[in-house]
Amino acid sequence: TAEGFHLRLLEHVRKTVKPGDASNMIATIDNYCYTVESGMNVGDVKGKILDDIVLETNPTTVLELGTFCGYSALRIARNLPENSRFFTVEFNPEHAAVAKEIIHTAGMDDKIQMLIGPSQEMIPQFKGMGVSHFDLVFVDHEKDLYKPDVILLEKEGLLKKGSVIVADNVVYPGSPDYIDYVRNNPKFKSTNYMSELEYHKDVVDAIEKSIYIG
Ligand SMILES: O=c1[nH]cnc2c(O)cc(-c3ccc(F)cc3)c(-c3ccc(F)cc3)c12
Ligand SMILES: [Mg+2]
Repeated sequence: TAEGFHLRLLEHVRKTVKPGDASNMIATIDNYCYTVESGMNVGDVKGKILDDIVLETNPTTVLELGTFCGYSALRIARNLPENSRFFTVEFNPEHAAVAKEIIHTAGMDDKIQMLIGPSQEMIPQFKGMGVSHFDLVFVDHEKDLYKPDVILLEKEGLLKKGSVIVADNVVYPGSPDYIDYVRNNPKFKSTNYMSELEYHKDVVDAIEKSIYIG
């Protein structure tokens, strides 16, 4: 993904989007990524798989690791019940600034709480913020952090029986240590959803859903 994608996307969004409409924002970002340049958003094809898992789980407390421009945050927030709490963590301040504006323009400020900082430092703070556990976690940040962050979530007591972990990019670029960990761990029941890399029909990728059974 090219340097500065997030700034060029924001410029395009400012010129074209209909404010206050999350679905229009999602479609605008996908259109830009198909027609101008692709970014590392989960995209519309894997996004539909994510939507289905969120709707099936009906979570009230959700965590996303890896906000980037806010695309998947909008997809998730759009499908959450009224009284839910949704936190998204981004370590890159430039990406976070773009995500904040995109989320604000889409009218979803009151549904999404963004935290800026490294996931390893943010995760231990949730208990102190009144979060007992997460019903659903979307892991979509740095592939080398998937395994340590899920281990940390369990250590912090933030997973409970039935908690669902959804991981992007388990084929491309891939997170082999994470896949090995969840699939060989009796505490998780994992399912693989084969798909394609966002905006690249010709490249295989997949989403992994892992249910924590404790
Ligand atoms: O980093 C990512 N985080 C979360 N999701 C990602 C995603 O869905 C896709 C990609 C990706 C896109 C195009 C490509 F050719 C290679 C990889 C990346 C990524 C990984 C390492 C990189 F160096 C740069 C982009 C990420
Ligand atoms: Mg991804």
